[in-house]
Amino acid sequence: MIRVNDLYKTIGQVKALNGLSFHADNGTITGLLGPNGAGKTTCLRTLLGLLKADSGSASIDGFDIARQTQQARQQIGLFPDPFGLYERLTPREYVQFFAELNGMSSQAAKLATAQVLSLLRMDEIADRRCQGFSQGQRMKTALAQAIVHKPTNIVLDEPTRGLDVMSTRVLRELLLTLKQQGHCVLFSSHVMQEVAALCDQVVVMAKGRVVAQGSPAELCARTGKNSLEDAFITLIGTDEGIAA
Ligand SMILES: Nc1ncnc2c1ncn2[C@@H]1O[C@H](COP(=O)(O)OP(=O)(O)OP(=O)(O)O)[C@@H](O)[C@H]1O
Repeated sequence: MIRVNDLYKTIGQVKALNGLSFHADNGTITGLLGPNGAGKTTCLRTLLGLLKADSGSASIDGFDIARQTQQARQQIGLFPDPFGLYERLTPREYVQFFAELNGMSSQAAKLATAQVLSLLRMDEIADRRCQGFSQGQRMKTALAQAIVHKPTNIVLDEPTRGLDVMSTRVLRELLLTLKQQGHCVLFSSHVMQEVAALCDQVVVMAKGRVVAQGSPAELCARTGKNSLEDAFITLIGTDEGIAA
């Protein structure tokens, strides 16, 4: 479970976070939806302990990010950019390496790697170098790395950016599986279709704060609109910076 409570962060002249509060629960996919510059990435970077908020607090499974950074980080799996995989490693080597980085013993990491590769149906490609992998294969490898240490919470920053239709579908299925297993999945996006198709909860952000939080149906009902896109535009008052 992720809780964000009244976060403020000024970067240069910009109030990137301006009193941001929301929560993302276990067994739920939560989408952070907002136009360009809304503060989505800043929020995720703060949750990972990479940025320090000026004030406010955030916690992961009850661990405060600022005061218990290490414990909080251990509860999070970060989905890396699938285009940045280390090409010369096989998925098995890559995933095991990250499992050990997350504090697992070599033996435990080996076992957990075999399990996650099997869960993601990667056995056929597990021992091939990542070089030459398709986008879908890269994505599975990236996701295996994010979940190998079984974090309760998985955070993804615009996960479908640059992915083709097939890869996007693979990712969707994987996220739904994680949700069914009780994980808390939080991802940022400004792609309306993806959020409407996947999310149980949507946190609509603009100018560093939450404008509304609810299920896509609740947001439509609240604004009297038939689509999430129309609801979103009504909520933020502009269609600037969104993608269909
Ligand atoms: N390192 C930085 N230096 C200067 N300004 C920054 C920096 N990081 C973020 N900002 C500013 O903070 C605001 C929020 O940026 P952020 O990247 O969090 O938005 P976002 O919602 O992720 O946007 P996008 O959808 O375009 O990726 C923007 O106005 C951005 O220009």
